[in-house]
Amino acid sequence: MPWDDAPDLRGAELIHDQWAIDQALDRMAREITQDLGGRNPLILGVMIGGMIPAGRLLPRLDFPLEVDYVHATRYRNELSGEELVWHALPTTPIEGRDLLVVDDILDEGNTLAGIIDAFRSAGARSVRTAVLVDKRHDRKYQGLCADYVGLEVEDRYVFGAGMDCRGLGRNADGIYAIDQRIEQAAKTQQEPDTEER
Ligand SMILES: O=P(O)(O)OC[C@H]1O[C@H](OP(=O)(O)OP(=O)(O)O)[C@H](O)[C@@H]1O
Ligand code: HPA
Repeated sequence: MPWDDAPDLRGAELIHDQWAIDQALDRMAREITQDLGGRNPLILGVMIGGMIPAGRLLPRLDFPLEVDYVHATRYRNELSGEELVWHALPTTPIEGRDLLVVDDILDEGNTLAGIIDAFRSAGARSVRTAVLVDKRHDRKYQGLCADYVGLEVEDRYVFGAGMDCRGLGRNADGIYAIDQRIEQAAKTQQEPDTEER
């Protein structure tokens, strides 16, 4: 597959195809419409990974809403997260607004927790969260859950549908897990043993 040209993506395994992603987005849109239709919510994509899920979700929301974005990051082209760094806050006033924060993945939850906290402190009336992917493990920050979840993935590093692996793979039209040897090597900072591929 084309991802084989990128060493970190070589040998990746398809976890959810585009059909499954579309079904998940349709369901999320129905749930969001039930809760937020008629409330003129402000939808905030979390850059960069939230760009594709937000872009695919928005045309499925058939009611008045506004759109802005927030840019916060904590992985910075690595496979494990550090402290949250803010690059941009929404320019739309958020005081008294019903917010929906849309991101690609809920992993350990520090990113969403930081964003929810900041928007609540800034006076939002409500802050809901939608993620295309929820990673299954028991390391969630304070047990954080998203209000709307598209798909689950096991505890492996994934890319595609907005998610990157060291900057690549966001444009993949499915959700892929990277080769476990590559993930393991990144964790132990070694060269992966992938000679036979
Ligand atoms: O639940 P967490 O463990 O906090 O991880 C989830 C966050 O990590 C990724 O962002 P990243 O920092 O890689 O920036 P990006 O959006 O530019 O990919 C992803 O897009 C989420 O925002
Ligand atoms: O598994 C992941 N893939 C891409 N981005 C991420 N950010 C946190 N976890 C992940």
